[in-house]
Amino acid sequence: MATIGNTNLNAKLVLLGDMGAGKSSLVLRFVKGQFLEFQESTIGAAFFSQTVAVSDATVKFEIWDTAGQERYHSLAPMYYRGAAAAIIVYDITRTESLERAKKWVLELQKQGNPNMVTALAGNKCDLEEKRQVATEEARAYAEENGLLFLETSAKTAINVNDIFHEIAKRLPRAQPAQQPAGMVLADRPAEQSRASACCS
Ligand SMILES: Nc1nc2c(ncn2[C@@H]2O[C@H](COP(=O)(O)OP(=O)(O)OP(=O)(O)O)[C@@H](O)[C@H]2O)c(=O)[nH]1
Repeated sequence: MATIGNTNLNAKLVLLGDMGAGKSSLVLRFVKGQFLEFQESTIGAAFFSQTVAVSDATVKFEIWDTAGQERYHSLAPMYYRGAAAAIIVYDITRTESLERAKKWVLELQKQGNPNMVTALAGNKCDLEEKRQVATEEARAYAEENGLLFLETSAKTAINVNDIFHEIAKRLPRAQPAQQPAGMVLADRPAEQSRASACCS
């Protein structure tokens, strides 16, 4: 969930989508400004963090990049549970990947946090000559389902920072009175003592 301390928010964000759609590549572009032509398939999930500034807040995204292979499907709830935001990624050159994305949308609608800010990313938009999914078709689907929608390219960086920025702008701003910063500080000594106890 998004939490607030002054104007600093921490927001857990999960990436979901078919294998090969470009989830890891989008994160690598956003976090490190890099792109790999032969990005390895994710095993289990990978964690990253990146901070963005929007007009009224600084948002630290805690990003879970999940594995798209079907055999890892059962792990996904661990990553989307409690998430403030999700990016569901499909590959504009593969119609099946949009079908898979729609299944993720349904799963989040049934089992995810109801206040989650969800975005649909039509990735690989640099491959216009291989396009199978029309922009307007995906946009209409996104509008019907209340999703933020952008076509992205991890390769050329088109719309990659933008999708994270748009999400950051839409995250609910928690009331400081409901989430006093003192609560967070009070948790820390207990965590430290647990950590030292386990190592002694
Ligand atoms: N042309 C192009 N290729 C891309 C883009 N994004 C990713 N790729 C390529 O697509 C392949 C798959 O990308 P990944 O980022 O591993 O995809 P993934 O969704 O994380 O895949 P899993 O980990 O198997 O779920 C890689 O070879 C990438 O280089 C893009 O925007 N444009």
